[in-house]
Order: sequence, then C-alpha cells, then structure tokens
Amino acid sequence: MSKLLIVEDDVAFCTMLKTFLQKKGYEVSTSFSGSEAVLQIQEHTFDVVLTDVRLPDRDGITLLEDIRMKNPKTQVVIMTGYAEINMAVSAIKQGAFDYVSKPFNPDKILQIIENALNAETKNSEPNRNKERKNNERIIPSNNSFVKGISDASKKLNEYVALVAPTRMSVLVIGDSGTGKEYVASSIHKASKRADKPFVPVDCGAIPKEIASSEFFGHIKGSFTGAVNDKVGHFEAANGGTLFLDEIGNLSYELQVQLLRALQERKIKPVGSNKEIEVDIRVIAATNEDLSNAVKEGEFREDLYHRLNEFSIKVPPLKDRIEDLMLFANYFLEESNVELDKHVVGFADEVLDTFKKYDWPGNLRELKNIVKRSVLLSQNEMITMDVLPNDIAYASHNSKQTYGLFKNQNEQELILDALEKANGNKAKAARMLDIDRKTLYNKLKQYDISL
Ligand SMILES: Nc1ncnc2c1ncn2[C@@H]1O[C@H](COP(=O)(O)OP(=O)(O)OP(=O)(O)O)[C@@H](O)[C@H]1O
Repeated sequence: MSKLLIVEDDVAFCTMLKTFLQKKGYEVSTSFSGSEAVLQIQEHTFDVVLTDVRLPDRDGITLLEDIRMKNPKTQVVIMTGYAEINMAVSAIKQGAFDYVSKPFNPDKILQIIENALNAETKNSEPNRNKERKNNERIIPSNNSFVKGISDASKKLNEYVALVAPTRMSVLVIGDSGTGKEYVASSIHKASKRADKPFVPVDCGAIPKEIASSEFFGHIKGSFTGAVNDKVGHFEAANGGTLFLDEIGNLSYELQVQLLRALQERKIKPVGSNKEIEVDIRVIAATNEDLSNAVKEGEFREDLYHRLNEFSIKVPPLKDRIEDLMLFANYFLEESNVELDKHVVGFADEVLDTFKKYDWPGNLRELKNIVKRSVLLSQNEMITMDVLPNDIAYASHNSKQTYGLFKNQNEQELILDALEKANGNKAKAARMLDIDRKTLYNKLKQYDISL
C-alpha cells in the first residue's frame, strides 16, 4: 500500500483530504507543521508527500530540501493558494514533482498522486529525475504547451481534447496573440492525422493575384513567372491539417474556390486540367467577428458554416490572469535556453506590474517582454528597471485593480469582488489575489456576512 504524508496547517482541510485518500486505499499520515513533518520523515519512508507551500513554521520549499536529502525517491507535491503559484514553480525547479492549486477537485489530486507514484518507480536516480522534470514541466516539448489552471484554460483544453479526434472543421476565435495557432496545432497533434503535415497559411499575407496558385498550386508556364511546377497548400497538407489563419482576409473570389475545394475534396492546380483528390481537415482562425462579416455580406455564409462545425474561443490573457505566472515562467525558461542566460525568476514588483497590466498583445506580448527582459537582465531576477517604460507606466496608472491590499478601501474591494463573484468566496479570493483563509479573516474583521 502506498504511503502518503499530508503536511497542512488547515486542520479541517487536512483531515478531509486524509479521509478521502484513505478511502481510495492509501496509507495516510498527517502533520500540521513543518517541524512535525520533519520528525515523521525521519521515522518513516513515504512514497509521496503533499505539502502546503506555506506552513506556520517554515515554507514547503525548505521542507522539500529536507525530504529530498532524507529520501530522494519520495515525490513531493506542493499545494498552493492562487497567489503562491510563483513559489510552486520554484519548487518544481528544485525537484518537486508537481503542484496543485487549492481548491482542487478530488480527481485532480488522485491523478497527480498516481503520476507521482509511477514516476517514483521509473526514476530512482534523483538528479536525473530532477533534470527530466525540469525540462518536461518548465519547458514543455514542442508537442505540449502550457495548459493553464484558470477556468477559462480548463474549458479551452477540454474543447481541444473533445474535438481533436473528430473530422470536424474548427473555427478558432480570439484576439491577436492569444495562441490561436497553438490551439490549432494542439488539435492536430491530438488527432489521428498527427503524423501527417500541419500546414499553416496566413490568409492575410497572400497577395490576391497569386492566391489561387498558393492554395492550389500551378504548373510550369501557366502564367508569367510560373517557371516551375508548384505544389499548393492544399496538396502539401494532404492527409493532414490545413490551418487558415486570418480567414476573414480572404477575397470573395477565393472564398468561392475554397468552398468548392472543401466540398468536392478535389483541387485543380492553376493551368492544369487534372484534378487532384485531397483529404484535409481545415482549422481556421479569426480575430474578428466573422458572423458579423457574414451579415454584412463580406464573408460567404456557406463557407462560414463549413468552417464553423465547431468553434473554440481562446480567451485574452487578461481573462486568464491565474495562468499569467505559468506563462511568464515558461517564457523565461524558453528565453534562458535561447539566449543562453540563467535568469531565475521575477521580482515581486514585476509580478505585481504584470498582474495589473492589460496585455493587449496577449501571450505574444508577454513572450516578447519576458525575452527582452531576460536579455537585458544583469541579475538573477528580472527587476523593474529592465521592463519597458510603457508597461511600468501603464500599470501605475491602471484603473482600480484587485489584489495587493495596498488600498485604503480594502473593505469596498472585498464587497465588490464578492458581488462580481456572485458570493462565491473561492472565486472572490482569486480575484483579490489572496488565499481563502485570508479572505475569511478579512470577512470577520469587517463583519461582512453573506
Ligand atoms: N499554450 C501555450 N503555451 C506556450 N506558448 C504559447 C501558448 N499559446 C501561445 N503561445 C506562444 O504565444 C505566441 C502567440 O501565439 P500564436 O501565434 O498561436 O497566437 P495567435 O492567436 O495565432 O496570434 P495571431 O492572431 O497574431 O495570429 C507564440 O509565440 C506562441 O509560441
């Protein structure tokens, strides 16, 4: 029977988790403080330790060091509140197996424990194990991507997983830089066509005059400049997925040709009389309201329906602020590798600034800012002086934001958040960027009852 240790100072939560895990067949011990946990790990060997990142007498990261010294095979899972995700990411860099943010659902913790137990049996050498995990979790390979922990991201990932194995055409909708192409390629990679080509085409960048030849190919001599035969995007994507980015920019004439190719599953290269059969799945993306373009007569309704068998909305970064640190850390590691630097993390002030900023350019903007900061940084941490002025300035002048509790009108902020969260305290706490325990204390302090 696998042995687990829960280290958590919230006694009620700890007991609840213990009971749940015992019912699932684990042998479970508990500690309510770091020192108690150290005693336990001296005396017993645990397969997995689940520890709160903040304990009354120490933090989960130093506890992690003790656990790894005592028994490198023990896997450590860090439990965090929303505001502590940065700490959790550092814990993973230092060898924690994974982290889970509270509140979490029971299936999630079970899955993580199972993964930890499997990893434990597969990897007995601690350093190798640690390195593997760093690469895997902090810098996902090309096949994976930052999945995110916000509700918006979870929904997005669910939709991707649902639609990927089908043949359905997908319309990916979202503002510029939100990751539409990433979503499209994730669908492709999770589909049965994964070993066939994924061909991205920026419809906004193709000059009208050569658009047909770009899509369908041409044969030598079919027009001035056609000095060789050319394979078009449709043929190149045969068997795989054609990703049509900025689909709203297609000329009306090309919309007609595209619809025909999709309906008949055949194309004819420019200047040729031979039809070529093609089997492609189309994923299209747009950052404008295509249904509006349909109403205005700018986009063909039949093509719109053909492309929109299933639609996925990619949320703007400001609506998935809970994921911000995951993305920032991911881009930090990516930039370190690319620029051969060794920046470790972000100063608190920078994180505050990031959280307050609106990110109109979404993930692309975040990626660029992080990369630029890594390049300019002379220190281990990214500090305010390497951020572009407009970001630092914009966040100083930003409208009233939640969190941080530097404001005098703390009580008003809490009431406002509770109202916006329809009385859901967990959600309000997330919006306020504090953990639930702190919110409960504040509610008591201000005598707010719900
Ligand atoms: N889930 C993710 N994990 C890691 N990186 C991501 C993720 N999503 C997007 N990115 C990165 O963010 C940047 C923007 O993503 P992408 O090009 O997919 O956005 P887009 O919405 O297609 O942009 P546009 O509207 O300008 O075409 C890319 O550099 C990509 O590498």
